Amino acid sequence: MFTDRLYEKAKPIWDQYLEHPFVRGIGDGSLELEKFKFFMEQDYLYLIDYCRVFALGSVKANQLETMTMFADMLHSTLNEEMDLHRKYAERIGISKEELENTKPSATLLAYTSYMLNKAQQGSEAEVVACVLACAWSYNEIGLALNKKEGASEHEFYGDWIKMYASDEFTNLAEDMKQLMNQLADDKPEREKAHLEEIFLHTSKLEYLFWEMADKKKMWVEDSNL
Ligand SMILES: Cc1ncc(CN)c(N)n1
Repeated sequence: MFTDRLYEKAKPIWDQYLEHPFVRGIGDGSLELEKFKFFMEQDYLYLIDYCRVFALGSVKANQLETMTMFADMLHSTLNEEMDLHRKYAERIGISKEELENTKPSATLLAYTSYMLNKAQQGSEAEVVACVLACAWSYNEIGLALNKKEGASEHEFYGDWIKMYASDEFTNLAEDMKQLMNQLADDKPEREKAHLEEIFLHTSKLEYLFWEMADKKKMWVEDSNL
């Protein structure tokens, strides 16, 4: 299956997510609150554009079933995943307005403008390639952290782990993988290579997003990814 090929190619990058100090900090509860706050604010902006990518998917879908899948993913991101951010914001003391008016970091813009550009230029398959690393890698991280003793019971970070390890989020990631395979399996190699390039690029941006959050960086530095 096409997603097996993607996974194998991205593995050296994905292996680094679980080792990242930010992700480890969520897992063992040691993450500084200021770093998490920075992450949540940037991530909220990220999710707004991520929803726009799903909307583009609905526009480009060739079948009603695919259109519905994109619409469902958009709905669950807006109402469930982003609600996690709104609830954390309330706990931390950030208003909804502050959350929406966060200044975007360079990494965030590099990620969202890339996704929006590729999704606008491409077909429904490119749209899925843009969002796949996002949902799939968070699900992998959530499931891995959920296995750590006591991690999901942590009084602050537990809700984050539970969200990304939940059955609902797992189903969303699985639906996306299935859709990717359905749309890519019969494509010629040249098109598959393009989808793979998008997946690998967004996988690298996922890593840079953790870096950005951990260093609370508004600007980027060199990376050897
Ligand atoms: C940057 C990023 N990547 C992925 C996800 C999971 N939807 C997220 N919330 N933020």
